[in-house]
Amino acid sequence: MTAEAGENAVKVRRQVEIPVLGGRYLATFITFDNLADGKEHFAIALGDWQRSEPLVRMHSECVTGDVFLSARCDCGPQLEEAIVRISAEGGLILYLRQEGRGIGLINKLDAYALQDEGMNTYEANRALGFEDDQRDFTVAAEMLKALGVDHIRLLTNNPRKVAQLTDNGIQVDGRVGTRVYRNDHNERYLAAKKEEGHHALGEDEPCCPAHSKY
Ligand SMILES: Nc1nc2c(ncn2[C@@H]2O[C@H](COP(=O)(O)OP(=O)(O)OP(=O)(O)O)[C@@H](O)[C@H]2O)c(=O)[nH]1
Ligand SMILES: [Zn+2]
Repeated sequence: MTAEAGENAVKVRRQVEIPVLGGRYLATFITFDNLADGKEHFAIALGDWQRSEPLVRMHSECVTGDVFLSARCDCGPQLEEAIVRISAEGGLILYLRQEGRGIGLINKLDAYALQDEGMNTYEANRALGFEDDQRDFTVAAEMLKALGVDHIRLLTNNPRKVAQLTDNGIQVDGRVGTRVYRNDHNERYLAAKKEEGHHALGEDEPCCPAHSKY
């Protein structure tokens, strides 16, 4: 028996329905056993997610942005946009425990302190001894395969995400850009993402607070 088919294969553990964004959208939270890095990544299924080419967002954890709607980044409104758009089209959010592009909260706050002294987001990572981006999206491909999904459209502005999923056996039939949530506090962050991180940032969206929008 191969490892993939054996008892260590990635498997769905539980599916539980949770009404999100104040009950306006019904989400199925899906947990897994045997993910490679042992972290508590989970999927959120929305709408007709078992359709062909579901719309998928790989969303990296950002406790400051996702929970506290920090304006230093764009994660909060992007997460809300993902819930709304994916509910309409059918698909999945893969909520990945990759806080701070994989360096964790404490290091992210150190990186913020360095940015307050003038570094950009990537320079700050390097000054702390990390790569620009420490994330490995292999686990996302594992989750999709466990759900029987191998052809998707991906909601992202980050070309690295498309490349890594493709390298891990998921066919990305299209990239769908998220909107750009610019404000007085995240201007430099977004500029660095575009210029150094090669993010495909499209038109700006009038911004924030995220939860007043829908
Ligand atoms: N190390 C570090 N991480 C940050 C910083 N600001 C936000 N993050 C983290 O960055 C991750 C989100 O990555 P982004 O580069 O904003 O966007 P992305 O997920 O690569 O691309 P999109 O799919 O287009 O949103 C989250 O885990 C945030 O916690 C920062 O200044 N330093
Ligand atoms: Zn963020």
